[in-house]
Amino acid sequence: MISVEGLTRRFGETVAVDGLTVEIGDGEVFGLLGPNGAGKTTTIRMLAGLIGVTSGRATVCGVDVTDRSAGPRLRGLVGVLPEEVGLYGDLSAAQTLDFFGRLQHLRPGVRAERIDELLNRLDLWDRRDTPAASLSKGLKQRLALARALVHDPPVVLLDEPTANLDPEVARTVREFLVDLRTRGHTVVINTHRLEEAERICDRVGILRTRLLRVGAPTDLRASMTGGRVTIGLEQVTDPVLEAAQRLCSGATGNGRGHLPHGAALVSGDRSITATLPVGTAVADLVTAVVLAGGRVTTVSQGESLEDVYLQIVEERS
Ligand SMILES: Nc1ncnc2c1ncn2[C@@H]1O[C@H](COP(=O)(O)OP(=O)(O)OP(=O)(O)O)[C@@H](O)[C@H]1O
Repeated sequence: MISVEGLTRRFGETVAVDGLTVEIGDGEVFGLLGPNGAGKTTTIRMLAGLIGVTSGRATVCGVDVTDRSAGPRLRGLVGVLPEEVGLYGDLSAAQTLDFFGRLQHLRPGVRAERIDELLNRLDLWDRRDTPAASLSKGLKQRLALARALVHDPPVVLLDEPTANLDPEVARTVREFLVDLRTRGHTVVINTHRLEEAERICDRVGILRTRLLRVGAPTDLRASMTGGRVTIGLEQVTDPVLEAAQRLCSGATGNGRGHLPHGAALVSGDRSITATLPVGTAVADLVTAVVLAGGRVTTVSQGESLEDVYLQIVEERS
């Protein structure tokens, strides 16, 4: 659905995005994560055809985003929520959607139905006659999201869709995005909210001018080295404890009984909790435990996507 190869954008001396290559599939929610100035907004703008590319290529539903003559086709395929929502202040919420529905050549009946649906889904119905200028930040954000979706585009590009939203409304928007995926839409979101990315994204890409890593949040967490992990076992044996202890720096105790809380390794009858040194992955520990004869029942990581993100961004600085 979205195919990107070597996409690069410079602004004068500044390289905003460097050699981005990624494939994003139909019905996928893909999160772009990265620090301030990482090139996330620039990527969204290139994919939407709002700015040119310096080199490389990208297609959206087979349409080349660098082909200027493809602009109208691209606008029909893509819905964009930009960083700056930019609404016409005099138009009411309903008029705004009607205006953009007309620009997308929606027939009157379809347009009216779509507008009612979006106003309801995004909790804007009671404010449908309020001029955009009088809406709060969060309401403007929701109206801009509705505007991006008025023509029911197969691809939706959203720059910080839940910025400015209170937790309850942010949840409504997240549910809405998950529903878009269920209906086969491809969604790309820029976000700084890592717990949100973890909850709704099938995969995330960690960008810092270059793409540092791509993967499902659970796979990225599994690839993290260091951190805390609890392994459930049918039985904790001495060989298992010794194997686990070898992997944990700063381990204390004799490896036989219950080690003191706060040590690199804490064991119970049916579980061990280890604090791994950086450079040692959860998979290394599980392998060591299994090779020592341990029968593993569960593995749970204490670390969040935020920990993984910080590790990836920091190790590449
Ligand atoms: N129109 C522009 N002119 C000059 N430089 C720009 C322009 N747009 C972006 N940049 C530069 O490109 C780099 C990437 O910016 P971009 O806005 O894409 O980052 P971002 O990841 O979206 O950041 P944030 O999380 O802060 O929104 C930055 O160094 C920025 O200053």
